[in-house]
Amino acid sequence: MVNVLRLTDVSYVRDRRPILDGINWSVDDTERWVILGPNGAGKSTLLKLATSTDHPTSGTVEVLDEQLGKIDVFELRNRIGFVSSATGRRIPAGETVRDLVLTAAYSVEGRWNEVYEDIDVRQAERILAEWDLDGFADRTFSTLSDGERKRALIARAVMTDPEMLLLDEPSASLDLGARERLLQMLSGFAESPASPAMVMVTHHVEEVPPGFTHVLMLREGRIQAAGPISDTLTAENLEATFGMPFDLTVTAGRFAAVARP
Ligand SMILES: Nc1ncnc2c1ncn2[C@@H]1O[C@H](COP(=O)(O)OP(=O)(O)OP(=O)(O)O)[C@@H](O)[C@H]1O
Repeated sequence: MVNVLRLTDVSYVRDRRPILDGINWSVDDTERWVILGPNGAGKSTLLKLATSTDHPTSGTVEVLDEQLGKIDVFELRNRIGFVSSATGRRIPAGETVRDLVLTAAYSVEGRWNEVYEDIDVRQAERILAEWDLDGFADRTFSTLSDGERKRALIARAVMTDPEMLLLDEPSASLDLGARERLLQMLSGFAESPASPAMVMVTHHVEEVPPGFTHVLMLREGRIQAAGPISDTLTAENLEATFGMPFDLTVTAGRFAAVARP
């Protein structure tokens, strides 16, 4: 087991308001974490620290064994796969899905005059097939549905064999079928021992893919509970996190929560 992320006594303060407070959390390479919490809990801020796009106000953040503030974050970011709603907005309109995935090998968005090695082209084709995108390879990114776009962005993120894959609400805005399809693919990816450590932010227990191993529950910038999903994702912890009582059920590894009358 190799530690990929460690936050020690982390706080993040803006406008004198603690957005994250007293965070102690670590992730190793065999773990797949879900970060669950209500709007404004600090989930995306936590991912910003994990992707090294921001620094804590106090405490230490170690990413892939490097301490933020002491290393070249640009080099570090090449070792991290990250997908958020903002990622898709940076893709040039005419970019084909094949090039979207392939250009990750050069860390660029938008194909120019780069010459790609056969090994990169084969890797891109393999990943397109893995994420069920081979039929879309020649389509431009802008013509894809939201569900297809999410899969394409994840395919791009895994193209460089990242050591950690971070996903900020990957199933937000997807219809039921597209969501279920994406969750099945994330589940398969999470279950593979060859996959990197994963951290996925969501608002909904229904979106926890089987194969994810741990959950961190966040409320108002503080950790309410963190640990293996089997012991930690409970009705009591959901109530503490979302501030209302729920009936929680688990069917074939999938969770569902309904407010208690
Ligand atoms: N740079 C900043 N300056 C001021 N406030 C900020 C800043 N960044 C985040 N916040 C505030 O911190 C809180 C947490 O934001 P964050 O986006 O991390 O929450 P979240 O849990 O991801 O929310 P959501 O589920 O709605 O996306 C919010 O109230 C947000 O307005």
